Amino acid sequence: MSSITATAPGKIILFGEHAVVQGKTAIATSLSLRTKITLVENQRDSLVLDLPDLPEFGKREFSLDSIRNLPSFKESVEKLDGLVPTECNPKFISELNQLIDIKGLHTFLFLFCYITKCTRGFDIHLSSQLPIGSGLGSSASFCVGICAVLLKAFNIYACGGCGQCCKTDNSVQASEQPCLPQLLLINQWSLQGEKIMHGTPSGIDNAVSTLGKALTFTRKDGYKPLNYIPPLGILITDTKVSRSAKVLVEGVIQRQKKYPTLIDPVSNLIEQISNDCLQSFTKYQNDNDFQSLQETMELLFDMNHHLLVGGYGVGHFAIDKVVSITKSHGLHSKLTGAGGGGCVITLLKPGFTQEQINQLKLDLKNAGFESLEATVGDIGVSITY
Ligand SMILES: Nc1ncnc2c1ncn2[C@@H]1O[C@H](COP(=O)(O)OP(=O)(O)OP(=O)(O)O)[C@@H](O)[C@H]1O
Ligand SMILES: C[C@@](O)(CCO)CC(=O)[O-]
Ligand SMILES: [Mg+2]
Repeated sequence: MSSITATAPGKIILFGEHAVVQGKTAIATSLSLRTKITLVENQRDSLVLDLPDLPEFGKREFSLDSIRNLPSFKESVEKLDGLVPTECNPKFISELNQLIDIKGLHTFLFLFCYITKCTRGFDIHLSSQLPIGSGLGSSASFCVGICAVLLKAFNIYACGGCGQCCKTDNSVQASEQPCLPQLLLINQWSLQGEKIMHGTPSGIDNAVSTLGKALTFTRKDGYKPLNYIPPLGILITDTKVSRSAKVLVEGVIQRQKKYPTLIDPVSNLIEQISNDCLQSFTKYQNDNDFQSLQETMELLFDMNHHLLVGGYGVGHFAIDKVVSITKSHGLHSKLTGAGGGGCVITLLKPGFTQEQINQLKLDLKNAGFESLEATVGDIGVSITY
């Protein structure tokens, strides 16, 4: 088998992070920054994992026996079917913790064991253009990329192996994008991985990384593709304050449990913000009034941001600083993703010149922040082999 490579995009959440965990609607779009994962079969009956973005992990080799000999390996994987995404056995998770002591990374071993049953050895290299732990969905693109290459390596196809997903006698080159049933399989396995990374993921991050473009999402109804996004100018700024989405999501859940009468109205208002955003996108398609769209979006950015900070408590003083620097340029910003640090998105104004953008970036840089160059609406997971 030659090598298999998958790339999966990161994302920004325009509106509705955390509220989506509480069952409300959120809106997300994919980013042009992607995670790339390459897999090559080896003959050493081992798993070599190379994660250059995490120097504390680096490159490590695990003999497949050391995984297969874990006490609950057999009971966890023997009855599994790659076509049926399955949640990790809690006993097995704690055993995996003994093999990889870095938080989140046993997710990788879980997906590897559950999808492949540890029957063949591979060298796997994973690197990302995304900042890690910054609200741009690095964990979801990590899971999506891994699931895509592993399912491909083991010929596990929800479609049974259509011409879009694999090369057939008649097709020299399959499409880089799997068919919809296969995408949904990748998405469901990735969600199982995100559950280990995040604790209680809504599923929005893996959905947008798998499917790409833009979508709305609720826990009850899943994703709905958003066919149109107006040409909004968005600048992404990384505060470089790293944090764990798992801890932040759990904090909001606990706050809601303790103060439901205070937090539920916050969640309802955020859902209304998402709905108003969708309405203003439709209105703009009909009337082409960008000024009116911009005004509404600025209000929605401000409101959603302050509800996240004041209501859910997921702010950080570095985020406040980015918001106030952008405000001094007349611009409106909100945190994106889990918050507590990570990235802030700023709505640029139409007619803002390149010189003004450069000055803004310089002010942010001088304060210790980094602006990221990225476009929204990239394609979802893609596979080459
Ligand atoms: N390129 C990578 N190399 C190694 N591990 C990665 C990589 N990308 C993501 N991870 C894993 O994902 C974890 C970060 O996940 P987390 O959900 O906290 O942040 P995020 O996904 O970037 O932000 P958010 O979920 O708010 O969008 C890291 O601690 C690491 O375990
Ligand atoms: C904070 C959160 O809403 C988005 C993280 O990108 C968590 C989730 O939906 O899983
Ligand atoms: Mg994440």
